[in-house]
Amino acid sequence: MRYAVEINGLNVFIRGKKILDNVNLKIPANTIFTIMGPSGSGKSTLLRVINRLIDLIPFSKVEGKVYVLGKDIYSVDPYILRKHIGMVFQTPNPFPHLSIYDNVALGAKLNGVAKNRKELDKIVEWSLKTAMLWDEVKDRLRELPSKLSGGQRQRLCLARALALKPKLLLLDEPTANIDPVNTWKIEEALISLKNQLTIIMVTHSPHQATRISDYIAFLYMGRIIEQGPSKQILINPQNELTQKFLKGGI
Ligand SMILES: Nc1ncnc2c1ncn2[C@@H]1O[C@H](COP(=O)(O)OP(=O)(O)OP(=O)(O)O)[C@@H](O)[C@H]1O
Repeated sequence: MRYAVEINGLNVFIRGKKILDNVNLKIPANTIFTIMGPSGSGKSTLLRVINRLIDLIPFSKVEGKVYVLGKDIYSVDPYILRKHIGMVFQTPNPFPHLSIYDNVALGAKLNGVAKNRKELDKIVEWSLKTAMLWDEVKDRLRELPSKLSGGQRQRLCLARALALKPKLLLLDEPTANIDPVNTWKIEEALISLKNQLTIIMVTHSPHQATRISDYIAFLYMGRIIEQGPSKQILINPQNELTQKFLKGGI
């Protein structure tokens, strides 16, 4: 499949207010695609449309067409849709009452990607290794996540999302609250995953977009102002608003 996500003429309203305005995007498979833009521009809302978490927002209305992995998202059961989509939020939110192991194993169990204990162990190990956390937790898998640092907790959330074996990974400012070393580890993990899945990341940081993105879309007040290969957007932005944002003026 050429595009993991295709969005045509998307409008989103919440309580009658237009939050996204005629958004059109084609997200090539096996790339890191960054949605970049200032606070309140609609970045998180756009992610919530892709996995239909928008359905849970009261008085929200969606117009237009959204295809995920070739399927119209409104033609499939949202639970089935979300089985293929991992998500990591801005604030690390592991399940506090579950051990490190069970946090990761849960998704794999729910999705039926492991048939027995041995397979489950393998998926947990693979997920933690890919999230660059394995070495730090392999001897304490039965401990609660409260024993981990904030950055480790966020890598645990990444491992939890990976254990679903998703085809699409959505990340909403995944490193906004963590230190540079943990940020580096997460970015390395994401780069290593590109050959297996498609990653859509939201950030307000042009620096992060520069480091890891293949493509960037600049969102401003609900509209895609400019999109294209990341080098083109970062080095030679065509729109005045993009230029201003990159200089830190918006
Ligand atoms: N549940 C909601 N109810 C009402 N308004 C909402 C809701 N969620 C988002 N909005 C509004 O939609 C607009 C876009 O919000 P969104 O969170 O998508 O922006 P963002 O670019 O992700 O911002 P940030 O970078 O600050 O997270 C904002 O004006 C926000 O107030």
